[in-house]
Amino acid sequence: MTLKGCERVGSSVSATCGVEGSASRGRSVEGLSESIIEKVKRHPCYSEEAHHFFARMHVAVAPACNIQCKYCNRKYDCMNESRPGVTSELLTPEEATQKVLAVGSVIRNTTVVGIAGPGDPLANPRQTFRTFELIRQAAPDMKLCLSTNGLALPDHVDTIRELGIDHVTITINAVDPEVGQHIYRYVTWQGKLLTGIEAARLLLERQMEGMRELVKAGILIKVNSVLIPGLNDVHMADISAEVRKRGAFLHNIMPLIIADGSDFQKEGRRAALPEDVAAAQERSGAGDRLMRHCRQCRADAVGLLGEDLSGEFTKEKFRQMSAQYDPEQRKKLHMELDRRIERMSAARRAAAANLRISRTDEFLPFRVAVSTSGGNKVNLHFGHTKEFQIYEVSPTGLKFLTARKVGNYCSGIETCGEGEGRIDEIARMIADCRYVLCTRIGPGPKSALEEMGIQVVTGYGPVEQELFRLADLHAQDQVGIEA
Ligand SMILES: C[S@@+](CC[C@H](N)C(=O)[O-])C[C@H]1O[C@@H](n2cnc3c(N)ncnc32)[C@H](O)[C@@H]1O
Ligand code: SF4
Ligand code: SF4
Repeated sequence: MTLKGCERVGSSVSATCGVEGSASRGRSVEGLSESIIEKVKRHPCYSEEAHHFFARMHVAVAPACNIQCKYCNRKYDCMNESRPGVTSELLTPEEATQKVLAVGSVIRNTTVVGIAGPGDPLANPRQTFRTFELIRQAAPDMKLCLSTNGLALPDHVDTIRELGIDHVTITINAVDPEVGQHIYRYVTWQGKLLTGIEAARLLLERQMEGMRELVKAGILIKVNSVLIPGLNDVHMADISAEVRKRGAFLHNIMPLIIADGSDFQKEGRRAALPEDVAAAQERSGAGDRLMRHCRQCRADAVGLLGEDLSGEFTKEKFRQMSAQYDPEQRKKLHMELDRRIERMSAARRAAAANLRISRTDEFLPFRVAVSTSGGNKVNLHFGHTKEFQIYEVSPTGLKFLTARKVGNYCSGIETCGEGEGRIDEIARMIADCRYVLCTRIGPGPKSALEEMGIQVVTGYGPVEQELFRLADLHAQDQVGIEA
């Protein structure tokens, strides 16, 4: 088994995950109550800082759905495709528990088990809650998380609370049924099939009722909204304001992916581009309550956000593993990672203050696309990069903006694998960046990027350290002649 990254059994945390000297601003836990800090500090989706170190896994136990979103197609399965709704195999609750023990023994920094489909967890309540029940018994240190469209939510809040599921994500794409009616083909409700504005209105009512009950129960809510150009893009600020007003802790604006065979593909809609997401995030007014690092994971995702180890834990493989799930060992590692995050945050604050003092106004903000496989390091060859982490360097410090996947979506077997090396696609995804920071790059892609006004800087090591080195080269106009 080839397991890369920083927190695997047998690998040294300090040798591979250095963050000392880092200086960036992430969504910080400052200003939150102790109980919320406890809930979010090791949850990679709720804390930008945690996501460099702590992993999550999804168990695909929920195939059915009670609505049909026009962007969703769960029929298509490809190991190379990484988008929501995709899974290679369904699990029973017992198999899911066995998989959690296998993953939690090997990837000990896995702290969260989520159910996010491939359909809707609450349209499959028996499988979903049985799975959580078994995991709660077998691996009590795992945080439990689920992701739902919200239609059935009000019926299950008590069970969610009783099982200790502290995190619920609701997908809300409209807070106005006039908009929602164009997003959902149908909603099934009490044996009836509703369409149009009636379907959108019912879904919205149930989502709002579910939110109200979750807030009362003290459960943290994240709202996902799929950004659909020409449909709900101008509506996104209203969604954001409304869900935050009603108690959502985070708002995650996710770009529409055109899934093969989906209604939106047939309608000829286009995917949301990075600039669409950036504009919607800007207009949302959500500030620190925006989730910027979502990777739109598969329903069977495993590993750090952005790395996909699902193929290493197929049914065939995890059934043969003899899991050594050791909560004490795991706890030791988690506490070590907590300390690393604390040191990283302190270093980020200190370095941001330094930048403020040492830079002048001519030091304009610029963006950098960083090649990384996770662990907060520049550690990838440009050609092997499946996602770039986008940072902004400005006189006030370093800011993680978002992560952008490249060459990772496919629309059929015939195009499978062609994603690699598609320089035009990559350049389009990072067109707003002035620099690419990677370990190495071939001469062809380098000059293609340069022709498009994107300069390449090579380096290796902690992201913040390398960004500061780049900031110095930039300030001295030395990029291109660095060693
Ligand atoms: C597959 S769903 C599973 C959970 C649940 N059924 C729901 O919709 O919230 C997980 C997330 O992926 C999103 N999603 C599904 N297909 C998508 C697509 N083609 N583009 C962008 N987001 C998508 C959903 O809206 C949801 O937020
Ligand atoms: S609710 Fe989730 S699973 Fe159901 S159709 Fe929509 S995105 Fe797909
Ligand atoms: S889809 Fe987004 S929120 Fe869900 S596990 Fe992946 S990164 Fe976290």
